[in-house]
Amino acid sequence: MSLVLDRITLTYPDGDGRLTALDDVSLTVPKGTLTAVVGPSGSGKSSLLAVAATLIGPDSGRVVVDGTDTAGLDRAELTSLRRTRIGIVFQQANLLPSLTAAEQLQVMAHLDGRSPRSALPRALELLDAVGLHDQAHRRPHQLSGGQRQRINIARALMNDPTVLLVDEPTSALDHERGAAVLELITELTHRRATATVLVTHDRTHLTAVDQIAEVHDGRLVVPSAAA
Ligand SMILES: Nc1ncnc2c1ncn2[C@@H]1O[C@H](COP(=O)(O)OP(=O)(O)OP(=O)(O)O)[C@@H](O)[C@H]1O
Repeated sequence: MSLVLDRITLTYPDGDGRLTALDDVSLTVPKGTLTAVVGPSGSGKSSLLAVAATLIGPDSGRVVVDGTDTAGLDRAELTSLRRTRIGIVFQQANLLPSLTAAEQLQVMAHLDGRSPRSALPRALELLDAVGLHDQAHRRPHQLSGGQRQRINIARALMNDPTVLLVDEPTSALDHERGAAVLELITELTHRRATATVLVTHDRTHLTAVDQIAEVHDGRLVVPSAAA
C-alpha cells in the first residue's frame, strides 16, 4: 500500500472554537491505482489532499506514505519525503514565466541538490510521456492551458514519486482538454505505478478511476469501487 490515511481528524481555528474539516477519515490507495475524491465546495477535499501531502499535520490519525508513518518524522525528514516520494499537481500550473518547459522540470532536480544538466534526459523523457517532446524549448506564454497543465503533471513526476496528489487539474480547461488530462493521469498512474489521489468536483470524466471517495462535511461517505 502506498498511501494510507488512517482515522484522520483535522480541525481549524474558527472564532472561539474549532471547525472540523476532516472527521475520522480513512482511505487506502494502493500503488498503480487512481482514487478520485469528490464532494461539494467546503466539504474537505483540499484539506484531505493537504494532509496526504504532509503539508498540514492532522489533529489525530496517521498518514503512512510508502510504508513510512509520517508522524515520526521531523520537519527536515518531511521535506525530504515530500521531495522524493510525493508529487503534487496544484490547480494552477504555477510555472515560472522565464523558464522553458524542460527547465521547469530540471528545477525540481536542482531543488533536490542534483545538477539540472544531469536531469535533462529525464525531463525530456517525461515531456515525451505527456506528449510534449517537441515543446521542450517553449516558455509558458507560448503554450496552451492544456499544455501548461501537462508540464505541471510531468514536473510532479520528476523525482519519481510513489504518491501523486492532484488538485482539480481540469478546472481551467475546456471539456475536451480536461478529458485528455484525466486520461493522461490515469495512464501515468498505471505505467509509473503511483498511488494517485485526484480531487475534483466534476464527475464527468471519472469513468476510469479505481475508487471514488465521497466527502461530505469532512466525513468520507462511501469509499467505493468505481463502475
Ligand atoms: N486555513 C483554514 N482555516 C480555517 N478554516 C478552513 C481553512 N481551510 C479550509 N477551511 C474550512 O474547512 C472546510 C473544508 O475546506 P476545504 O478547502 O478542505 O474544502 P474543499 O472541499 O476543498 O472546498 P472547495 O471545493 O471549495 O475547494 C471548509 O469549511 C473551509 O471553510
